[in-house]
Amino acid sequence: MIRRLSTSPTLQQNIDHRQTNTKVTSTRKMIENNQDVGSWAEAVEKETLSHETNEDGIKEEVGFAEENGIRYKVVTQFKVIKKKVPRVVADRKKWKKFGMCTGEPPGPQVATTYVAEEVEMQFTRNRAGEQILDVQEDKQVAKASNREHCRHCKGNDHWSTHCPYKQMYQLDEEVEQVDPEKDRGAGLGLRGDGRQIDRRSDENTCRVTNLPQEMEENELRDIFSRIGRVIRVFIARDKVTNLPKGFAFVTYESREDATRAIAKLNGTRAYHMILKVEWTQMGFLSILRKQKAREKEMRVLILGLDNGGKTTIMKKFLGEDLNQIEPTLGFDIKTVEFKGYVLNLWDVGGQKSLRSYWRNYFEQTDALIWVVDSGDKERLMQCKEELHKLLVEERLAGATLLVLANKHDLPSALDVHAISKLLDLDSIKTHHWRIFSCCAINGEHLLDSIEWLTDDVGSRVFTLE
Ligand SMILES: Nc1nc2c(ncn2[C@@H]2O[C@H](COP(=O)(O)OP(=O)(O)OP(=O)(O)O)[C@@H](O)[C@H]2O)c(=O)[nH]1
Ligand SMILES: [Mg+2]
Repeated sequence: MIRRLSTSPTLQQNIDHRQTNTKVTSTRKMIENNQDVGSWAEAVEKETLSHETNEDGIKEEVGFAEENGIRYKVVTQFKVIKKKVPRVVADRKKWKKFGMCTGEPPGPQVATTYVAEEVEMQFTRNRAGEQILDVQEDKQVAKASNREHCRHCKGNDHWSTHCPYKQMYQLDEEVEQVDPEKDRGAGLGLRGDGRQIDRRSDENTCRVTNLPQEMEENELRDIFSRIGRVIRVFIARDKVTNLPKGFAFVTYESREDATRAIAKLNGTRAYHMILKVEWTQMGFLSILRKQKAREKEMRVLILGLDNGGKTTIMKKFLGEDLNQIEPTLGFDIKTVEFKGYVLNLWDVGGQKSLRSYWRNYFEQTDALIWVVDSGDKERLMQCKEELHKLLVEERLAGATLLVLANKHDLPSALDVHAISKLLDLDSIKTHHWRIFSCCAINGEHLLDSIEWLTDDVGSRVFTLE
């Protein structure tokens, strides 16, 4: 009789390549044997000798075990894989063993070491980690949509590094990073009375080109302040050398002042240069809107507690097989055309440990689909709390909210009114929202709900052109 005790998938680590190490995974079989030890011990000895590592890298070791008076022959199969790990990791193998393993040879031993679970490492999002994740993200996006996906303009036909709009997006980011101290109040984006103004507003902003290298912000501010109240001056500088790039943006409190500045200051002399002052070209938001309007592209984020049915909903919507669904440990993105729009659907894992990563997906979200398991009454309070936490997120402000009360087919499922009440949806005033009950398994109400979502986003975002 053969009983399988465990299988052990590969232990995965994110590693850099420095030193060769050997990693062992094992499949353990216990073979019950009622014959006397002497008779099969000999066979075991032969087996041990004959079981060298074979061509596939499989190695077998044989041992004995006794349980409830029954003796077992234990055959352990190893898959020997050579893997490069950092030196410190390799060095660990040489550490002296202690406790009950004192004196044992280095490396994993069958009797005491049991690698049972696949471990995926999630790095802290420091700057370097962020870059790693961004690259992974880009790759996953490209893989999923079979097209390249740009982080700046969200275009699907090029990488972020080759984005034709990259400079403009970066510029906007730089504008966002104006040092408040340096700008002494004006640059804070505050009016005299302390009210916040829209720092990205292009309306009152002039673009100044042919700027002499010598010109400092104070000097530029002085020149433009002669016309009217300047609330922000930004000289573009090279990130590495910090040298001026030859252009700047000046934002006035009123559009009238900006108009006068263009009329009066365009063509005037500053040092050896003739200044060019004109209306700023498209800023970040306007580029984005135009870009989106042209492509009719929407970014839809699918969130909710784990096991709610997010992945099932996405797969059903895309007409994919529902038999292969597993809990989502990272995210998945799919691009699909629906009613004349290109929907980028982001399905992000809902397990508690993953929820802190949700915020990494908020940027430029047009719609949020919040998936609820209608049968999971115990977790509806948690579900409500998580949803309301999202609704105060600045980066989700204005996003259309579609609540899907999923698993409607379950006999224990609460109806849509009860769920709406328990989630306190009526209190939501900051987002357009609608709740639908649905069943991801048979697709009931899925199309209606996503049609409502696209119509709602469409009427908000694409009416600009
Ligand atoms: N009865 C029923 N079961 C469903 C429905 N939708 C999803 N399920 C089941 O619910 C389980 C979880 O579905 P998933 O799609 O993996 O859930 P998820 O929200 O993506 O979960 P995470 O990825 O862990 O966040 C699966 O077993 C699905 O088959 C539904 O409408 N009815
Ligand atoms: Mg999932």
